Amino acid sequence: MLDATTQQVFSQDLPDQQPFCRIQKIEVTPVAFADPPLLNSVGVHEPYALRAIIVVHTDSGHYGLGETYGDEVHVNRLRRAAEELINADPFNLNVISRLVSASLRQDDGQGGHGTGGMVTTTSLDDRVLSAFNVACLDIQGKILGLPVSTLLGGAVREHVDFSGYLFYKWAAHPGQEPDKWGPAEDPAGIVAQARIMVNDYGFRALKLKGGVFPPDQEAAAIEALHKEFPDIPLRLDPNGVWSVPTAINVGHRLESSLEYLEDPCLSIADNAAVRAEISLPIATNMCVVSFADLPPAMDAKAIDIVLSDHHFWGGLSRSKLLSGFAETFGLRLSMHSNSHLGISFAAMIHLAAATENIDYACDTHWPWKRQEDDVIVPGVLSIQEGRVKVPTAPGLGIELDPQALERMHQQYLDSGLRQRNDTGYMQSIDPSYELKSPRW
Ligand SMILES: O=C([O-])C(=O)C[C@H](O)[C@@H](O)C(=O)[O-]
Ligand SMILES: [Mg+2]
Repeated sequence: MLDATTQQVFSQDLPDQQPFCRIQKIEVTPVAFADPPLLNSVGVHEPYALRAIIVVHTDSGHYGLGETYGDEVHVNRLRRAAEELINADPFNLNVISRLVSASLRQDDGQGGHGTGGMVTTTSLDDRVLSAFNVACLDIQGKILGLPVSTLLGGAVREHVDFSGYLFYKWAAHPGQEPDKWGPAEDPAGIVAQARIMVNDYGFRALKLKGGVFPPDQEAAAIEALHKEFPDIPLRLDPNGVWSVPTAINVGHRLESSLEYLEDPCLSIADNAAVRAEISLPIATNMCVVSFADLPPAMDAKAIDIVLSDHHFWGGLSRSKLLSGFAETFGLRLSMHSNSHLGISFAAMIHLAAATENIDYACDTHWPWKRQEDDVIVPGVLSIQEGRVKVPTAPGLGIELDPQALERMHQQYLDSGLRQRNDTGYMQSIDPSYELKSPRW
């Protein structure tokens, strides 16, 4: 509780301010939603993706929404943090941040990343803080009658551009009916998938999730996409499973067909070695995933672009700090996405709307989820012509559908899944599958 904990957490007294409202109750609910068999460098997506939904209630009768990873270890951390936040002022984001950190003091920091083993060195405090930061901003916006983008400094764009996120995939999960996307296990399959993305959503940038097949085949897929969509900027992301020589070879081969190459190698040093040899910009959401990674990456001249992600950069307020760093040190910003629902999508849209230098089309998994799988009232967020109109209603501009939340929590209970494990799922289908880094 704030008053008791404050004594331990703060070295000096808080200013004597009467808050407009206080946090009265926080619900943390894990949910699951159907996910296709999307292939990546660590295995394959399981039939359900997990998320945690945060609903923060105030004594003024308002509520705010946050969404984050649904791994059980993470959910337990969220619940511990939630206990600390009772009575806190949702307008004092600095205190919210300190209280979340205080709740994690005894934590060993292991597990609960929710990213299938792909991004594991993010800041624990920032990862747990994020959803609470978003929920508090949602509350502030609702009370003030202002959209979150205004609270973040003001929207500089009316629409946010997104990229069509292409995945190698199977036709179906074992034992299930094929989904509408069909299989994509070669360049022709990827081009067919891209046609659906471009026709249905109008995307004007495309990203291919690589690291699945030998690099020559993935380079051929990019060349096939470039031929089919000569005016659409393309990105390739093998999630760090290439060696330096492989990355340099592919980088040379794709110099004229890619907009940027994402995480060709895993470490800052290896990406720096690649960047020294190729002219393509290198983007990352793997070797720079917290503020502590920025100085060494800049020293090594390893990267040109950071894929921001408010889920692991401490929420929307700290993502604005990242934007200031990028502006100061000449980095560009794009945006990373995991499988997500509408609350995360709204938060991503407000952040990108209010951040001048997030000027690449952002990643989103949005098209991969079924429309009926969400916890918000539908209709506000939709991708048309590759972009989403920024909500202008107060807060995040979305509303919780409590029945949908209940249904999706039941889906979580029934799924039996308690942590994301792409590798384990792949090995249950192909026992010879091994994790390798680098793989090629
Ligand atoms: O590096 C990236 O862009 C990602 O990690 C995005 C997603 O996590 C994606 O690869 C996934 O979920 O398989
Ligand atoms: Mg990436």
